[in-house]
Amino acid sequence: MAARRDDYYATLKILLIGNSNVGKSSLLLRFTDDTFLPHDEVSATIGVDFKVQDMVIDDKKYKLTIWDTAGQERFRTLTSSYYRGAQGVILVYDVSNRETFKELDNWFNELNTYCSNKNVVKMIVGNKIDKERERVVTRKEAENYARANGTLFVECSVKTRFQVNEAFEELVKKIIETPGLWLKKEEVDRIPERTRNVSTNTRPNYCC
Ligand SMILES: Nc1nc2c(ncn2[C@@H]2O[C@H](COP(=O)(O)OP(=O)(O)OP(=O)(O)O)[C@@H](O)[C@H]2O)c(=O)[nH]1
Repeated sequence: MAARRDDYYATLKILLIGNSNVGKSSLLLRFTDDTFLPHDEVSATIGVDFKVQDMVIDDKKYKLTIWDTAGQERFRTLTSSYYRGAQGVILVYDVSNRETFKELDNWFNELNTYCSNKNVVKMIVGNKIDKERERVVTRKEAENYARANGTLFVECSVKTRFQVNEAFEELVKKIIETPGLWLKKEEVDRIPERTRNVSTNTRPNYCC
């Protein structure tokens, strides 16, 4: 039976992190609105932004709240709150900019500092593979790094759409199959309202 429109099986929180200019906001916009803004229409994220997107998997409808954080240090505030209740974190780098790949270590440090839930699903996304001639990080190298850090890995191009939806689908499927990381809506409904984490609908003691 097809899922009804207002009938969410669960609400999941996904966070986008990574250096400035790697394409986090563009990735989110491509996924939610299938839009790609030209260079002169894009501005740096200040603080945090988020969008909501439905995803149906196995006839069950999930509500994804996807948080897009600022890559620039000076625009980051209340960092710990971004991570609270996240079930999935996407670490984005730019395949044509080695610095953004090297900085993944620092993003992992931040993630491990603020996200105490060891089950949170992590995915590394190498963006801008349309810039093949400018590529400086090989697929193999990034795959090895992802494997060493126990994360999922996808290369994509937000510009061409290549592997954008697939990345989110893979992440969400992994979250769904990770026990204890999320609650079905009916389970959330049984938790007294005052103790619920309203923004994420996750079990309060599972918040990061
Ligand atoms: N060629 C190419 N350019 C891209 C791609 N994705 C994003 N861009 C461009 O990269 C630039 C930065 O994109 P943003 O989405 O603003 O980057 P961000 O990571 O959100 O940056 P902050 O908000 O500062 O953290 C923009 O000019 C985008 O148009 C891609 O797949 N290919």
